[in-house]
Amino acid sequence: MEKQAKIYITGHRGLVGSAVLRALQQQGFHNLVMRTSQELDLRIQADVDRFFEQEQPDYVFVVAGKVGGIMANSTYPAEFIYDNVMIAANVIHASYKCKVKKLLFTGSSCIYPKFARQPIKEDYLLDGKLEPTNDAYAIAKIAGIKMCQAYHRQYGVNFISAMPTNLYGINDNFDLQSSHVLPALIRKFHDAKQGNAPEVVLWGTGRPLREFLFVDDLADALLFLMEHYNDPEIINVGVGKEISIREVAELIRDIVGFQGKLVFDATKPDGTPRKLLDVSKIQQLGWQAKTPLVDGIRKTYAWFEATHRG
Ligand SMILES: NC(=O)C1=CN([C@@H]2O[C@H](COP(=O)(O)OP(=O)(O)OC[C@H]3O[C@@H](n4cnc5c(N)ncnc54)[C@H](OP(=O)(O)O)[C@@H]3O)[C@@H](O)[C@H]2O)C=CC1
Ligand SMILES: C[C@H]1O[C@H](OP(=O)(O)OP(=O)(O)OC[C@H]2O[C@@H](n3cnc4c(=O)[nH]c(N)nc43)[C@H](O)[C@@H]2O)[C@@H](O)[C@@H](O)C1=O
Repeated sequence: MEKQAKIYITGHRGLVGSAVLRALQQQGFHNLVMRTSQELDLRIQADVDRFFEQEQPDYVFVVAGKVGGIMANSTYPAEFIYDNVMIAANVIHASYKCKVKKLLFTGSSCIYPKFARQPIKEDYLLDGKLEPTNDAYAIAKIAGIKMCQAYHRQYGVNFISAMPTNLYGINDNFDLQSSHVLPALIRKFHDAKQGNAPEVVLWGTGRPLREFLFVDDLADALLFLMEHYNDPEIINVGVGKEISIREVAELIRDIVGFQGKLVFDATKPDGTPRKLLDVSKIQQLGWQAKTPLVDGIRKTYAWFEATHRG
């Protein structure tokens, strides 16, 4: 990407979009285009088309989306499929019509089958049934991937797709009903410590395994892929290491300094038992995650404490 190129970051206020914005600014990109969802609802095709005709961006990061943890995904599947299908379809199609030089679409590790072989290679996509708690969201993300590939095949455009693992970091969603596990646990342990609660209740059995990537590392990877990856085949972005929910809970408990008990509510869903990405493809290109989990959690908790007082 040329330093003066016009770059459109969708969802720039979210966890990923705000990290992409920070990374672009740090690297000296200055011709950046952004809109909040109030200013431009990406589900409305006519508005998206008008915006692209006016702005004519050179590069597009498709990171906007309807996003949430296991409970939000399983409670609101209609919103997850509708919003994400519409956003992907409108932004990808408008980018094709306006001759965008390159587009990067973000999927997720939950697009892979529930019982995929581990670690999960990119070509295991559509090898088996999806995890029911997030199948609606996964299908929308798979539609986005397939659109990028179809538009490449038919029109020759350079539209690529990255599959990040579970993310966390600055600007995450800490709402206990809709968040992912890591921010949820930061809030639960923090509130319990403040209120001298004897225990914290976690969902599921604590046995599922997850891989966690610090969002600034993801942003670094997305910029790296914009610069160095031109293949319509999907590419995984992760750390290549997994940890159980119980272990990550203990780590967060210690960082926050909560001294009470952990209780697991097994009536709540575990979701997929394991989803460890095989990251050899991106590593062979020369990219690797930098932030150890403990450092990333410390930074995220410091940010949470500074921004969620009272
Ligand atoms: N968080 C995670 O663990 C993972 C996320 N991903 C993917 O990364 C991407 C970003 O996720 P994340 O940053 O966590 O999500 P957030 O919820 O933090 O941010 C989503 C952003 O999308 C924007 N948005 C949502 N709906 C619309 C709409 N209808 N029109 C315009 N903008 C909209 C929001 O804009 P506004 O703030 O203006 O309302 C918001 O800034 C998603 O595509 C997600 O699928 C993939 C793997 C894991
Ligand atoms: C990124 C990914 O994120 C989602 O998948 P997920 O990884 O299952 O989501 P999660 O982070 O919410 O949970 C991870 C694990 O943690 C357990 N857990 C314990 N206690 C809490 C808790 O308090 N909150 C939450 N949310 N989970 C908890 C929870 O029961 C589960 O076993 C997708 O829907 C999907 O769309 C997607 O792309």
